[in-house]
Amino acid sequence: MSENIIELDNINVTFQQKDRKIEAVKNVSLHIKRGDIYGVVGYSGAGKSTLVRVVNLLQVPTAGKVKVNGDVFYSNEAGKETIIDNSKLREKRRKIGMIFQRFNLLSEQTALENVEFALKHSNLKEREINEKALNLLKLVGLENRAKSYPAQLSGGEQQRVAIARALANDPEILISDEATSALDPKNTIQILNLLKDLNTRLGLTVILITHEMDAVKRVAKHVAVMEQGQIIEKGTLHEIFTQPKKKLTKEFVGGSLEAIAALKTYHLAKLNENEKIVQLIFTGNLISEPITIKLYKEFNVEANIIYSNIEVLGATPVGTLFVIIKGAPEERKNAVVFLEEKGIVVHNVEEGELSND
Ligand SMILES: Nc1ncnc2c1ncn2[C@@H]1O[C@H](COP(=O)(O)OP(=O)(O)OP(=O)(O)O)[C@@H](O)[C@H]1O
Repeated sequence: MSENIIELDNINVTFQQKDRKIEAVKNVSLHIKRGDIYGVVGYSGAGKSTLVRVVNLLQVPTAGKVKVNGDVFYSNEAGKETIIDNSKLREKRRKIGMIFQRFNLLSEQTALENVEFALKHSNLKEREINEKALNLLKLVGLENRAKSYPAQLSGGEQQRVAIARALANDPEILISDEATSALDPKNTIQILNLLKDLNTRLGLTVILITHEMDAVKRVAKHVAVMEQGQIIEKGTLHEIFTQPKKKLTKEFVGGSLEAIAALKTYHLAKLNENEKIVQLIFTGNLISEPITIKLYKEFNVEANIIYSNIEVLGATPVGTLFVIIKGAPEERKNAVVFLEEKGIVVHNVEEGELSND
């Protein structure tokens, strides 16, 4: 197991507005391993941006502990507040790049100059700065657009320049705050693929803040779901997608949740004595197995599929089936054991869970 590059413990952020107190982040703990791509999802106002701004102390928390790359940036526990000194923080912040929904490029400067700008305060000579900036543009696939101004570039290209600029000081962490939210689907995919590529090639740890589960599904390895300032659920991408527990998570993951609930209600009401509804979750290779035929031939259990769906998580296909299985109780039990032994997650669909809480 690699070590944690980010440790946020019991973080609170409270804003005081006139006579109103806004608790933007409430007692959040989040540990992120080096080399991870950690997706933080939630609707607007959930506290995602405030939480990630705590990582580089752009937002100083009200309470909790912030540790990045082994350095305690901030701690306020049991009434004792400690904060990293400013010059050290400035130096440490260079190792944390950020990209945003708005690309924030300097409009009067070319793509190359925008990247060079981030190296102004480095110890490099002018020629080295130029060389490094060119290499960074190459890394993001924009070597041919070095002399273009932001207005001459597409949204996706401008975000690439912003990424090259964010990488200028060789950061170990890249925070992407809704970086693909203003892009069309094609550019979104290209930028997400670029982030994944940088994660693999440079070992960059990426925090992906987004309200789009599709973005998370494509690249994240871990996911936290935020609602009203709290992390309500977290886990691996696979866990969050295949076994979401909270209603909001199911909403993000499921899409057609209401349709599924209606479908289950409809079928549950019509079940005969020897019938049950089960949800089967398959991963990877298992998807191509002729499961229903095997259940019938080997266990005398009929399987009638009432809903099926395939998602691609990262590069792995994950299938979900809702199936009515029909057979004597003992045979159904054996069939379920067989499925579980194959690595299929089997979940009994019962009356009580239809509210999707
Ligand atoms: N500087 C501030 N002063 C007062 N309230 C703030 C401040 N920054 C954020 N908030 C409030 O804190 C809450 C969380 O905001 P935050 O921007 O972190 O949410 P978010 O999940 O990132 O949503 P969005 O994607 O819309 O930015 C909101 O209610 C917001 O209005």
